[in-house]
Amino acid sequence: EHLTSQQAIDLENKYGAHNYHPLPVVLSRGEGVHVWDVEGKRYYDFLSAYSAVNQGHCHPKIIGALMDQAKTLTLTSRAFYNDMLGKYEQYASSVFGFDKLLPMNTGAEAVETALKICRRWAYQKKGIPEDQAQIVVCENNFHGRTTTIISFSNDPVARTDYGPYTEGFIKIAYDDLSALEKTLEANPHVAGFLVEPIQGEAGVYVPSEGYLKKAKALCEKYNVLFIADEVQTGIARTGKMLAVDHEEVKPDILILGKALSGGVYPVSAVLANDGIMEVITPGSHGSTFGGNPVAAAVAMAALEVVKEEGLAQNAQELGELFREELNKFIPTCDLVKLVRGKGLLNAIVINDSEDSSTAWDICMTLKENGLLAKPTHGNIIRFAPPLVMNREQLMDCVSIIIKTLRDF
Ligand SMILES: Cc1ncc(COP(=O)(O)O)c(/C=N/[C@H]2C[C@@H](C(=O)O)C[C@H]2C(=C(F)F)C(F)(F)F)c1O
Repeated sequence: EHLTSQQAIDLENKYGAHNYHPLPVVLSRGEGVHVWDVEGKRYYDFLSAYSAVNQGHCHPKIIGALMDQAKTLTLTSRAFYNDMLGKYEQYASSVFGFDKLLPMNTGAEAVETALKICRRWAYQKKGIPEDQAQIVVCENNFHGRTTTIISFSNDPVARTDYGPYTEGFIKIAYDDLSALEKTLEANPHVAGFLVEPIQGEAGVYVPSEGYLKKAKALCEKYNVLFIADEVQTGIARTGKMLAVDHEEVKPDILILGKALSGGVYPVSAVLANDGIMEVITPGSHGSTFGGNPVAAAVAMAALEVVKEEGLAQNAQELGELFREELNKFIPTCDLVKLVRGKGLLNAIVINDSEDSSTAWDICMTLKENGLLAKPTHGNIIRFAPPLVMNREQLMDCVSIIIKTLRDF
């Protein structure tokens, strides 16, 4: 039967683990840039499920691919071949320019897969002594929630009381090339450098111009794999197909997820060239659902939509418009320190302490005004609408945001 918002919230509180603290809104429908709550109120979605719904909610072409395949063949496991996986692997490998793709389901699984590939490459190709491989990661990273990934997190909320932790990781400051160089110079057993081209969860930190290119050059100099986690920044979100494209950097290992399926189905992937991917041999890695026919059909449709609808270009243009409009307003508003981002991955920093509830309260008021967004850390609000948004809708959202901040 139809639940009220409160009834739905009560059910989740009673029967669901409390591993999130959602904004008190209960959504029941999504279409394009909009979502509706159970009372029928319409909102602009300015989170896009953390950038998984770049193509807009329930995109007809992607839903069509999902339905057609779901009625035909959903899962064979990789014990057998299926007629969709090879086509998808070929298409996605050509879109991103790699020899091969290893299909997984969630972003964290793809990150874990990339770490395993990197370590095995270190032992079998670079000749690092067994169990000595080190992988460099950045402070304030977010790469997922598995035990190994949170082992190299420095967020106490994500990490506390989940020990003992996986070894073999070295943390350095983000956007700090001398820290990277010193670490590579001092540690002969470094196998790889795992980095987010823009740190999403940390608060949409865009690194200095040239950081990614110079980091890649340092990796080449020290024979270390450059591993780009584009789970959140990829698939046109930052105004290019990949965030690393802004600096024409080619990662040794590319990690994708989220909008790879348009938010319709869990699909993630690891891409690399043969010299690296060949360390994965039959039986040495796998997943029941990884590379299933539905995932393959959905991901191909999701990637086609990005190209057909020019979503990267749109994100580039609307992102510039968004930051331009907010930068006109911010000087008149004590509440907001700055706006930052690339393409349609942006955030505002609220002029308040990290532990204040101001950002949350602003998001609650934005909700009342018909726009859904959520604070990342403390005083930072991420703004990431679907990339199918048009100028008129964006300007409408800018006026909602400015009105909310002005009246706050
Ligand atoms: C760069 C990057 N690499 C891998 C993954 C793992 O992908 P996943 O396994 O989730 O498919 C993510 C996932 N990010 C999600 C997870 C979700 C949560 O609360 O866990 C909230 C959201 C998030 C965003 F987007 F910024 C954050 F706030 F946690 F950090 C990611 O951003």
